[in-house]
Formats: sequence, C-alpha cells, structure tokens
Amino acid sequence: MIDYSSWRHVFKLDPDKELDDAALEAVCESGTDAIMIGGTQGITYDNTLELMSRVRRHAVPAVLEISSLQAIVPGFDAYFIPLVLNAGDPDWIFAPHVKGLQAFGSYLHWEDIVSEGYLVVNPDAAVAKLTQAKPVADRDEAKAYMRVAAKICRLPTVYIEYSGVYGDPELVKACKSAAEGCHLFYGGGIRTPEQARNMAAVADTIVVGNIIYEDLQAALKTVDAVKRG
Ligand SMILES: CC(C)=CCC/C(C)=C/CC/C(C)=C/CC/C(C)=C/CC/C(C)=C/CC/C(C)=C/CC/C(C)=C/COP(=O)(O)OP(=O)(O)O
Ligand SMILES: O=P(O)(O)OC[C@@H](O)CO
Ligand SMILES: [Mg+2]
Repeated sequence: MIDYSSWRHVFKLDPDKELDDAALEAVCESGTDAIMIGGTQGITYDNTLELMSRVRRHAVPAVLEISSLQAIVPGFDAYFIPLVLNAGDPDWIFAPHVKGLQAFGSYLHWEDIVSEGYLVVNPDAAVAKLTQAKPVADRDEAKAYMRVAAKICRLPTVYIEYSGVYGDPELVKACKSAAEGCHLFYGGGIRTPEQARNMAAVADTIVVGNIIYEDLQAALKTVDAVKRG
C-alpha cells in the first residue's frame, strides 16, 4: 500500500500535454514526493500508458487519478478514485465507479486504491463543467463538505480542487480544521514559492500542475519551498 501520509508536494502531469524528456526528468528528479497522472479532458489509454512508461524510468512513486474508465492503465503504484462531493450531476458520484467495479472487480487490489473526496471549488475548471459542480457558497459550506467526507463517509482523503486558479487559503484552513484524520490535498493555481508555502501551511499535500507546462523553472521552485521551507 502506498503511504501518501508524508507527502507534502506532488506534481500532477497531464497525459494530454507535451513534456520533453529533459523536462520530465527534471520534474521526476525534483524531490517531489510523487507524480500524479490525471486530467479531465483528452485522457486516453494510450497517452496515459505512454506517460506512465516515461515516468517509470525514475524512482519517484507514480499514481493515477482516474477520470475515465477507458484510461485505467495497469502498472501504477496506486489508483486515486475521485468521488465528486459537490457534483450537480449525481452520476459523477457513483455511476462510473459501479461500472468500474463491474469491469475490473476481480482484478482489483484494494490496497492500491485510494478514495478521494473531490471538492470542486473553481466553477470555471473543466471538471466543474463536466460534473456540473454546485458552487461552494463559503468557507462554512466547504467545511461542512469536509465533515461529510471525513466523518460521515470516512473517506481517507479529500482533494480541494481549484484547478487553474489559486484558491482561498482560509477556506482550505477551515477544511483542515474539520479533517480529523482525513488527508487533505490542495490543488490549483500554484505558481510561486510563496503560494506553495502558504497552501502547504494549511493542507497536508499541495499539488502543482499547469505551471509545469508554462514555466518549468518556476514549477521546480515550488518543491524546495515546501520541502525545505
Ligand atoms: C488493470 C488494473 C490496474 C485494474 C485496476 C483498476 C481500477 C483501479 C479500477 C477502479 C474501479 C473504479 C471504481 C473505477 C472508477 C472509474 C471512474 C471513471 C471514476 C470517475 C471519476 C470521476 C468522478 C471523474 C470526474 C472527473 C474528475 C473528478 C477528474 C479528476 C481529475 C482532475 C480534476 C484532474 C484535473 O483536470 P484539469 O487539470 O482541471 O483539466 P484539464 O484536463 O483540462 O487539464
Ligand atoms: O493545474 P493547477 O492549476 O496547478 O492545479 C493542479 C491540480 O489541482 C489540477 O487537478
Ligand atoms: Mg490540467
């Protein structure tokens, strides 16, 4: 079973985006705790397999955040399975999971599966549109979602997803105060060491994505900011 409890920093790589070998090596050897592969749009079996194989040249743990039944590739260290807490279309809460278990049930190693309560806070993110995410009214409501995930559903992890924009550290802090043993991931809009440090102060793990493709050197600086203070 993968031990994500000590992870402070994760890079999220998108199979639908280009990254040359030198950049990929820099990301994998950066000192980040893990590589998460995932995205909402353009995720296929082939592009996921290709990216996983390239990441596998390095020792860093590699996990898949599943967004499509058609792109579940064997060979990852663990599989993170999102359950969208504020999905407006309830089919995104359990329907693909039922299909997934029908398709893969007998091949499953449950110790490699990590359930992830997903709170989609940025209404403009692709995942918000896909799942018709209900707007999160305020910090109090975010905290209540967190309690539903941690205390009622007893999920092991929650992911506060702001994909594309930098979020509200006070909202994340409120969620953390209600997490009680549930591991809190934060992702969205981290572009500077200061943003990385600020979110790492309130979340258990920060996830850095788009900046890898926009400014690699800036992305690499977020690792040291979190891991070396
Ligand atoms: C052979 C083998 C290894 C067997 C093991 C198989 C296995 C692990 C089976 C699991 C069975 C199972 C329960 C499957 C569920 C499958 C599934 C499709 C679940 C649905 C997940 C879900 C709710 C997806 C909705 C979208 C979502 C929440 C995606 C998360 C990732 C995300 C938001 C990425 C960020 O995207 P973003 O950067 O904003 O978008 P772009 O793509 O535009 O960049
Ligand atoms: O791409 P960014 O905005 O860094 O967000 C990271 C991650 O939370 C996306 O799922
Ligand atoms: Mg993305």
